[in-house]
Order: sequence, then structure tokens, then C-alpha cells
Amino acid sequence: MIKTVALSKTYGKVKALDKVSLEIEGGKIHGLLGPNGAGKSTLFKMICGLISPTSGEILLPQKERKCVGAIIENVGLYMHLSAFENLYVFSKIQNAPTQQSALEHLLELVDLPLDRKDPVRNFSLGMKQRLGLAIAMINQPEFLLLDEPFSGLDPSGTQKLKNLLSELAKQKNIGILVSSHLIEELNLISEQLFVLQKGKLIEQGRTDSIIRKHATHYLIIAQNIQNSKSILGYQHQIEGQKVEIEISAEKLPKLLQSLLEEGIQIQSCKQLMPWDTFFTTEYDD
Ligand SMILES: Nc1ncnc2c1ncn2[C@@H]1O[C@H](COP(=O)(O)OP(=O)(O)OP(=O)(O)O)[C@@H](O)[C@H]1O
Repeated sequence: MIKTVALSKTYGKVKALDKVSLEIEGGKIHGLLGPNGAGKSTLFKMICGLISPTSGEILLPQKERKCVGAIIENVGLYMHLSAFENLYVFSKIQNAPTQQSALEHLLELVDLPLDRKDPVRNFSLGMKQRLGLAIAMINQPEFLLLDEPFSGLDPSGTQKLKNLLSELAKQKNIGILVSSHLIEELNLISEQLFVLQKGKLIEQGRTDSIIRKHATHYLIIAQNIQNSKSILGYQHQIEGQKVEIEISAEKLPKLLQSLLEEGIQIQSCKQLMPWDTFFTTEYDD
């Protein structure tokens, strides 16, 4: 298990991380949800030993940080080299085995073809991410820290990476911490969820229960929503064609039915989490 105890990092006046205590368990995928600037990369960098905490502690299962593999910010690949050559160079740097069989095993582990000899600049983003994962696996770590690994991936690339991470957690008993600013990316793959906001851990628990607990806010987009009388019975806020409404999941179908009967042309209806609202505010600033 990796444990952080009241971990804090201050840059001048900015509290990048404020007394964060969490545990990463073997064999499980943990999600780290937070908007830009929440402190996700800072947390990853401190666990990897790239920066030191201002205060607090990080307890690792072994003294050596070799038990942790990571992709932080982005995958630094040698674009002019092949996947095999990249693995060779990174293994050499890390004093790990460089035999063909060891490197091919890593390629197979992340579902990359063994017969691609061309430079990785030709690879899709998903393939580059999976190669980054293979590099993070060079020392056969017990834990993986992946900073925004789904960023920029298309749905199929995202699904492939999700499957791969689930397999690594289950089959190799690896404890994984994956960050994202989108709940959709962490829902279904992460068993445990940590929510960071302005350096503070504002929620932690089972991902499904956190989502269920907050499942009372919806965003409905409809052209003539301002004409609706049905929404008046609920706490709501209208902005143009959008209405943010507080309603239980059980009552929602009835409301949608009433809207249709009123002739409201619904374009979409999406469940909102508190952090969705928070993130929107952040982006608008
Ligand atoms: N080296 C640094 N010097 C000064 N401030 C920093 C430094 N690194 C990070 N910060 C600040 O610390 C806060 C947390 O940054 P961090 O990069 O950890 O957030 P993040 O959640 O990873 O965001 P993003 O998703 O944008 O990468 C931000 O306010 C950021 O500007």
C-alpha cells in the first residue's frame, strides 16, 4: 500500500496540495478527479520523489521508489525510434533487462505489435500512451501512477486503455492511481475515487457511492425551456436554452414526460456532479 499522510506542497503563496491523506491499495484502480490546477500532478510528482513535500509524509511499501511506475504530464518518447528501440533505451537507462524477450514481453503486455519497426511518431495517440505504459512497467512496479492517460484519446483508444488497466490491476495485482478532470473517464474503471479541489481532498470513497450521493443535479438543454411550467416546482437556474435543475433520479422521467407534454423540445439531459459546476466556473474565469 502507498499511504500519504497530511501531504502538503506550497509554491510561494499557492497551496498546491493541502494536507492530503489517502491510500493506494494493490490490485485496485483508484481515480483522482480534479480540475486543472487542483494539484493532481503535484501529488504524483511527490509520490514518485520528483519533488519533496513542504510537510506531511509518503509511506511506500519499500524504501526504493522502483515499486512505483508513472506517466506524469505526458509520455516522453523518442519519436524517431521504434517502440522496441524506445523500450531498449529506457530499460538501459533504468538498468533493467534489455534482452529481446524482455522487451517483447513488455510490448505484448500493452498490446502493441511486435512487427512495427517504424518510428513511433507514426503511432496513434493510443499506441503512444500504451508504449508509455510499457515504459512505466519496465521495473515491474507494484504501483502505477497515470496522470490524465485518457486525455486526447478517442472512445476506442480510451476503452482499450481502460481494459488494459483493469487487466494489470487484476492479473498482476498492481495498485493504480489514474487522474482525470472528467468523471466519465473514471466511472466504471475506478473502484475508489478521490476528489481534489484547490489542493484539498474534498471527497473520497467508492466511486459508485460518490456518484450516487451526488446524483440529484441535471442539466437539460431545450430550445424553449423558458416556457416550461413543470420546472417551476424544482430548484433550478435557467441560462438561455440550458436549465440546471435539482431533482431525484426517480422523479426525473416524470419531469421529462411533463416537458414533452408542454411541447418543450428537449435536446439533451445530463447528470451533473458538484465538480461539473465547479469546473465550469473554473473554465469561465
Ligand atoms: N513549479 C511550480 N511553481 C509554482 N506553482 C506551481 C508549480 N507547479 C504547480 N504549481 C501550481 O500548483 C497548483 C497545482 O498544480 P498541478 O499541476 O499539480 O495541478 P493539476 O491538478 O495537475 O492541474 P493540470 O490538470 O492542469 O495539470 C496550480 O495552481 C499550479 O499553478
